[in-house]
Amino acid sequence: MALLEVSDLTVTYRTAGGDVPAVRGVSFALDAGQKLGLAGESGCGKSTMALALLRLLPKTARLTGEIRFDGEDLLTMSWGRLRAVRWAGASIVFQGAMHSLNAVQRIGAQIAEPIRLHSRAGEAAARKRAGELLEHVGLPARRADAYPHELSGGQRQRVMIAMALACDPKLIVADEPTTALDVMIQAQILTLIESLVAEQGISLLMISHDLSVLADTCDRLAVMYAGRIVEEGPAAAVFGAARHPYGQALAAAFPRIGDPASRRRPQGLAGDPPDPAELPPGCAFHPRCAVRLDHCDAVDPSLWPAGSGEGARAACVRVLPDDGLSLVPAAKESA
Ligand SMILES: Nc1ncnc2c1ncn2[C@@H]1O[C@H](COP(=O)(O)OP(=O)(O)OP(=O)(O)O)[C@@H](O)[C@H]1O
Repeated sequence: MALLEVSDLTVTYRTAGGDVPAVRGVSFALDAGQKLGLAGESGCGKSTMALALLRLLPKTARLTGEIRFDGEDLLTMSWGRLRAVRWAGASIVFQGAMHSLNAVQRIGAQIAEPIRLHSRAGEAAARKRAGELLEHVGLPARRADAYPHELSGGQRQRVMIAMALACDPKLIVADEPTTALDVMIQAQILTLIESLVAEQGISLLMISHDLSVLADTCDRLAVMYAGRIVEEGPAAAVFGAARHPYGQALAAAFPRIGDPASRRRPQGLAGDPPDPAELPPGCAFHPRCAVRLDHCDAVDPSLWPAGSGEGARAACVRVLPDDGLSLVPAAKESA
């Protein structure tokens, strides 16, 4: 059974200017111990997905669909139960540790807090565990006395990882965990995350705009565009032989892990992702697609089997499934 099963999830923000459909019918599953990378440019809905998984979205967000975590539906769960699931079931590592940590509290106390809340450990035991966790992420236990501003960006991100591990979660959601760091530190933090989740059998959902970072760390990749998954499959298949034109553009844009020169718009891809409040008709990618067909502004393809990897899928009328049968796109059209 999958640890996490997301089915037809939609997230719509209600704003003064109207509804913003940030996630539009996303489905995927993550098995215990598996590492899934979620890629896409800024604005494609990745962070909204991450926050939805822990029900951390603002009140203006309306969710439909189902998020089953360890057999329970997170969307219908009571707040009390949800509080128990956060940290102990699933925890999250955000991009900017400086914004996520409390600037006026020593880091040891911050790590100890969820431990005290979730394990009913006493103050001294929680502090001791916080010190152990710091050592586990490569920081001396005495750094527990430091305030966040006394640490480097990489050290702060290690603290965030220690906090995420504090209650032995089954799933860690890491939203751009290394984006703000320089290349050397980025590689160290990725290696740390990789080794910790492997060691403890934790499932990982890692989010990044950089497909190469994800390909290096994750077993499977999903590519998001305009609130939908448009390509999914084993990491090597998606990074090495993406089928969707957007997946191909992302893979071409990030050829080497952490290459700062590669922090740019996907190669050969003009423009930006659409404003979710004003999506183009048909396939949302068609205005930027170099290989679009005449009917791409009328057909919004759903994900269907594509490519050679296990469970590989793509949502493009150009992509034919493995069996070689040519598709009649209209027959696969989704609502
Ligand atoms: N609280 C909100 N109210 C209204 N719209 C929002 C809100 N938060 C995000 N959005 C919109 O939802 C869309 C998806 O945003 P989201 O942050 O999930 O994308 P992303 O792919 O994670 O991008 P980034 O990497 O820049 O965070 C964007 O158009 C964004 O402007």
